Amino acid sequence: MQSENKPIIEVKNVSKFFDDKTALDNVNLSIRKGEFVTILGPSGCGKTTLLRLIAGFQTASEGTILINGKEITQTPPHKRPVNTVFQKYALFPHLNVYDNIAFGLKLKKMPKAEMTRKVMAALKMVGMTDYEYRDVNSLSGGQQQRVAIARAIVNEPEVLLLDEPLAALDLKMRKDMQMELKEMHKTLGITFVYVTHDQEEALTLSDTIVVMSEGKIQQTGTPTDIYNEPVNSFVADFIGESNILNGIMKKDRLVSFCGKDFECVDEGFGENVPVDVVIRPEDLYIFPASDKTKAQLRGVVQSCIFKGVHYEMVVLCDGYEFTVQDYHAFEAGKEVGLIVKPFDIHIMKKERICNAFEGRMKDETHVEFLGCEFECMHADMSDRSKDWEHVTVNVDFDKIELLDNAEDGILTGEVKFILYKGNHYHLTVLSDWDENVFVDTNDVWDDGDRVGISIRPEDIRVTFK
Ligand SMILES: Nc1ncnc2c1ncn2[C@@H]1O[C@H](COP(=O)(O)OP(=O)(O)OP(=O)(O)O)[C@@H](O)[C@H]1O
Repeated sequence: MQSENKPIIEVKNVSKFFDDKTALDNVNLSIRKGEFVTILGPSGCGKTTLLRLIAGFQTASEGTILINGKEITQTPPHKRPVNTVFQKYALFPHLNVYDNIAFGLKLKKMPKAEMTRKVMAALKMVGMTDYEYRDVNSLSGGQQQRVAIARAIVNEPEVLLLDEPLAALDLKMRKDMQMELKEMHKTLGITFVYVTHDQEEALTLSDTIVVMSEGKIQQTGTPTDIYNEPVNSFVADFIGESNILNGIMKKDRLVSFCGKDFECVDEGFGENVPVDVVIRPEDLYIFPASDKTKAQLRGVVQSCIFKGVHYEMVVLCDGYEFTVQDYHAFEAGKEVGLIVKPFDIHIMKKERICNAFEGRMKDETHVEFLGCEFECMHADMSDRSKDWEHVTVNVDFDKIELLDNAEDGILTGEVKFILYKGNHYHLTVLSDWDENVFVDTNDVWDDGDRVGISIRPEDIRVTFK
């Protein structure tokens, strides 16, 4: 389906707050007519909220939403040219398939013959011809979801909003339905806005993927763009498996990681600048160490599992683990060489190189930040020209201590996101003060773990604005 260039939905500077929780933070998005757009992100990132604002089930706290160039921020759902399919089928259990689909048309008092024609056409579209008199309770999950889709498209909306419509189905059914949805999108020619946390589903279905995290859009682009050119390590990690390592951009087209220099194609980062290096597992060429080919990295295979089409191996090279995919198996214990081509090394600007918090000095040895008072190294506060009420507190990622027993910390938080960087984990911990604390550690934590957070006085660096 070729999308026309005209935007059908425009989301402008939209934020949504629930009390002091920010579900959407200044979101801007333009969706073209006929496009299949997928909003992708981890649980709690705000995707459903964004869809509900477009549907009209909730209103934006700030910003505007336009459909067909008309502001509809305050328009009720039934007056918008959109229909929604939810994860839970939400069919009326006491009505049969026909009556479920015809429900909206009956409300509009549509003549019977026209209504029957439309319901039958919708049933045909979802591959359920001959099911019109079936009791919906006798249908499988997949069939119920087809009926729910038929009920949405029978109203001929300009936009179909789909909120994880396949999440409750088993894998086989999900794959079949994905193909059917893509066909339906082609045939109907209308705009689909699809919400999912499943990256494979997003890559398979979409013309455009919108990657979200923590209420913000991280990247918008075609599946190939997002896969090949992720803008940051979050997107790289979320879209498919990646090797993500700390590196130093030595100069244009030369990056160092894993203790070695590699040619790459990126320019303009400056000299000796810390960067994130991303290499897809399928872009690492693996061969026996005995080969004559000159290896860039040498290592030992730690594990090898069959993934259906290819093998996935973890190779340990100089203390760094690399995930490698290949059609040939290299068994655990085997010595191997690795090569990566310059254009397969993706360089990403680091969003930050240490934690930075706003704080204020309480006295010469105490500073307040993250909602708590921390002991710090002695500061001479006799200089009255300095603003002791507004200081910046820097703490290196590896100087934040996480504790199993949340009560043992100065403050507490929850592990939100874990990035493996080859030889350590980079964690995002959301403190109970609702600020992110970034932590480098070798300890293994899980998403959702409650942790105590502690920082030693000598690791707290206070600077003045
Ligand atoms: N009605 C509400 N009241 C309070 N907080 C809410 C409400 N709805 C959503 N939130 C919060 O807003 C944030 C975003 O929620 P949202 O449901 O949009 O996320 P999501 O990405 O769709 O996640 P999931 O995939 O788990 O549904 C979450 O932190 C959630 O707890």
